[in-house]
Formats: sequence, structure tokens, C-alpha cells
Amino acid sequence: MKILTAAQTRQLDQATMRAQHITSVELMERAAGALAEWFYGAFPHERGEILVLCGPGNNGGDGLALARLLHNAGYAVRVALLPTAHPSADWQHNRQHLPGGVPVAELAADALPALAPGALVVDALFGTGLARPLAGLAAAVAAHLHQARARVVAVDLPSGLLADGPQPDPGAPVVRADYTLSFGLPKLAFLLPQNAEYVGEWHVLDIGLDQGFIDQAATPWHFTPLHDASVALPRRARFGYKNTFGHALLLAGSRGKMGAAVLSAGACLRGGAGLLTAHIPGGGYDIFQTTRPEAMCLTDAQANFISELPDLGPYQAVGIGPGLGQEDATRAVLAQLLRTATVPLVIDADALNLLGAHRELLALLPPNTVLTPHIGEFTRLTEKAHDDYHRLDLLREFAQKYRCVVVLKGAYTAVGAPDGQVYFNSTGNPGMGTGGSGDVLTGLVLALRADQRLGPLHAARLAVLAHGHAGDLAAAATGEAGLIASDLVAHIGPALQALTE
Ligand SMILES: NC(=O)C1=CN([C@@H]2O[C@H](COP(=O)(O)OP(=O)(O)OC[C@H]3O[C@@H](n4cnc5c(N)ncnc54)[C@H](OP(=O)(O)O)[C@@H]3O)[C@@H](O)[C@H]2O)[C@@H](O)CC1
Ligand SMILES: [K+]
Repeated sequence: MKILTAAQTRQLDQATMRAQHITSVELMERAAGALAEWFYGAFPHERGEILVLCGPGNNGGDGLALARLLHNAGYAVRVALLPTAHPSADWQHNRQHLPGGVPVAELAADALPALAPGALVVDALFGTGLARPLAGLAAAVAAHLHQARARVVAVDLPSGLLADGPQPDPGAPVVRADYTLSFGLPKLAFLLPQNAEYVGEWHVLDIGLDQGFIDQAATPWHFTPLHDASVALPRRARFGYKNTFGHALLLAGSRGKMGAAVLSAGACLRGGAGLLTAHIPGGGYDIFQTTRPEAMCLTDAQANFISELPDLGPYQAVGIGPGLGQEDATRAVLAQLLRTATVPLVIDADALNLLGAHRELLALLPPNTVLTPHIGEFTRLTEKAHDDYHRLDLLREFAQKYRCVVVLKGAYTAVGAPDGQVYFNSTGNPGMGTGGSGDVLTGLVLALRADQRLGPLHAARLAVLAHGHAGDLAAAATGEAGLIASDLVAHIGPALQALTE
């Protein structure tokens, strides 16, 4: 699913009207109808009065049309208008069609509407036409909503927030919505941690926007829903056997962190690898073999860390990093791996930290390597980003420069591809913020990289999607707080099953 800019969204409106021979008023009516349907579902028994705040443009027009539909459906509705000398044409149309039974007032700075705590408010002040930061009356209204602890439903965007870029004045007020209802496609702003306090829970409402325009629109940003044909797992061949599905090598673990190797290995096995060999510090042998009997095990001469690179001949993919530690001898192993590997690599955790601390090694990264940093590890590889948008720029630059796939882990994990495209993940939940969660992802990516049917981008996107879905399945059983990384491993099977072609 593509993510478009505000400017592209305006073009999409026009293209939709042309392609479907409808007027802008008709498109607005569709938008308002979709908003009303969402309200009926979300607030079926709302008894209190709903305050609809309308700005001067088409966002306000949506609000006016919604107020009419809610009133006609039996809700108590009141409208407050931002004073304007130049309302949009569709605003005027919907103002004229507002039933006489809906009270309408103009907002004024010295008489902001009284709101009981928890009052339901629709924010239809500004959407994609926001031209400058909120100031004056609009800023006062945003602050008032926050102070009154109203429940705010934002139409298209929380007013004051830009759809696709950083705020020019980060100090200017923005409406803090509990829900944001966007039309057709998600907005980039929804996916970034810095905007979470404004956007709240967001939903995309289908209003039949022109697919032809969307298909040809150029954008680096994509959103991967749970079911996306382009990342599905191909079925296993009926006559396949363990060698068909790939033999993975995992280099992981150090004293005190053997659990990382165990978790990662479990995920690799559950991820469908035909065979898995783990190379671990000698002291971890008993732990590993008793907890992961399905895997083969090579032990290092060192008891507490890894100092030797095994012969890579038998393997279709190699993963390195979980629980690795950052010994000099281990760095030498990483460097030797980067120099000699001819099969796909997956690099995580301390292997990324070693790369960050010895950046000369980055030049050795083989193309199509998959790296799985969290924000801290990514910062060590690049630089400190001044905001989430800048971090996305750094992600694109890094993936293009090193021709790698970079999985930047977070609430909407962003997978950066060598061609500069970025794919945001839709699955997962805060319960996955728990020790070992990343090690599980590494094992899963490794399994899918050993599967020679999948390219690096497909493997990385599918692994991220399945990892998040496993987290959602696990959380349904344990709750978010009770979720631990072993639960993720246990749910990889059903998650992949749900994502199979
Ligand atoms: N996308 C879709 O498919 C569909 C989109 N639709 C809806 O259209 C919305 C976009 O409508 P839009 O283009 O009229 O812009 P909108 O956000 O109402 O604001 C423009 C007005 O605000 C003013 N203004 C701007 N900033 C300001 C500020 N800080 N402080 C004060 N004033 C400010 C600006 O005035 P000006 O800058 O000219 O002075 C102008 O008057 C979109 O978000 C969605 O809700 C649906 O109806 C149909 C399907
Ligand atoms: K809005």
C-alpha cells in the first residue's frame, strides 16, 4: 500500500473525480459517509452532544457533512465554525445543507465552547491543506481541547500536523487526537513515534479513490498490511526435503547471553529452515543442545565468546549477532565473514555494534546483506538523527549506499531497500518490547534468507510481518505485559501459516 504526500493526495482527489465522473461535493459526501459509518461502529450509544469543529476548507466541509449525517442518524450534534471570509465551495454547499436543528456558532477566543471531561469532539479544522502552523484562535482551540480532556476524533489529520514532513515550528500547538480517520491511504506522519501523541489510534477509511492514479504515483514510502500478496510465503514443495529448505548457520551467544542464541535458533527452526547449525562459545554447549535438540552445534575453542569462523561451505545463509559480545577476537571473525562469505548474510545486535565501532568494516558489507538494527544500533552505524523524518532519510541513504536491506526496528518497523524504497510494517504490539524479541527476528530472517526462493527484501519484509503477527497472536494469549520472547518463537508457525500463499 503506497503512502502519498499531501500534494499527491490533492492530485488523487482530482484524478478520482475525473475517472469516476463525480463532483468534489460527491467525493466529500463519500468521505463524510465513511466517517459516519465509523462513528456508528465506534460510538453506537453515544448520548452526549458531539461538538464538530469546522475550519474554512474542505476538511471543515467534511465536518459539516458529517454533522448532518450524524444529526440525521439521531446523534445530538453541535457545530462550531472557525470564522472565515473565504470558505471553500464545498464547505459552503455543506453549510447550506446543514439541517436547521443543528446549533451552529462561530468560535471566539474569549468564549471557547464549554466541554465536560470526556466530551466527544470532531476536529475538522484543517487537514492536508494546512499551510502554516496553528496560531491565534486555532491554536487556542487546540490547547482548549487538551485542557478539557475531550475525546477527539480528527478528520484526515489532527489539525496542525503535517501529513508528510517535520513541523516547521515544533513548538506550535497541534490537536491531540484519540482517533484519526484518514481517507484511502495512511499518511507518513502516522508511522513516526514523534507524532504518536497527536495521532492516537488511526484508521484508513475506503472512499473509492482512483487506483490507477495510486498505481502510477511515485513514492519511496509503502505500508505493508497483514495480508499483502507481494510478501506472502510460497508453499513448500510437496517433494521437498530438509536440504531443499536451506541449511542456515547462526553465530551467536557469549557467556551470560546464551539465551539469545537459543531464542534465535528456535525462531530459525520455526521459520522453516531445513537445517540449522549454530556456532557458539564452548561454554554454551550444554545449554544449547538441551534446549534446541533440532539444531546442530559447533563449539568455539573459547568458552565465553566466539573467536573462530567455521567453514562456510555447507550453508545457504549465515546470521551473526545475537548475544555475541564485542571481543576483539569476535570482531576479527565478523571481518573474516564479511570478506569471505558468498552466501546471504544477516547481521544483528553486537555484530552491528562492532560495525558501528569499526566503520571501516562497512565497506566490506556484501550487497543484499540484511541488517536488523534498533534505533540505538542504527545511530551507531550512521549519526544521531534530529527527528524521525531525518532518520528515514539516513535509512534510505544507508541502504542505497551499501546496497543492503536495513530493517529499522520499532513500532512500525521500516525496511529500507537498496533502491531507496521503504516499507513500514503493520503488525506487532508494545508487548514485543522485551528482551530477546530482536534475537527472534534475526533467526526468522535467517531462515527466510536460507530459503533460496526469496530475495533479501522479500525475506526481510516477510520476517518482519510474521514476527509482528506472532507477537499479536502471542499477546492474545498472554497479554502484552506477560509476553516474552519464547512466546514469539512458539507463535511463528501459526503466523507464517497465516501468511502462506
Ligand atoms: N484527500 C481526499 O481524498 C479527500 C479530501 N477531503 C478533505 O479535504 C481536506 C483538504 O481540504 P483543503 O485542501 O481545502 O484544505 P484544509 O485542510 O481544509 O485547509 C485549507 C484551509 O485552511 C486555511 N489554512 C491553512 N492553514 C491554516 C492555518 N494554520 N491557520 C488558519 N488557516 C489555515 C487555508 O487558508 P489559506 O492558507 O488559503 O489562508 C484554507 O482556507 C482533506 O484533509 C480532507 O479532509 C475530502 O473532502 C474528500 C476526499
Ligand atoms: K482535522
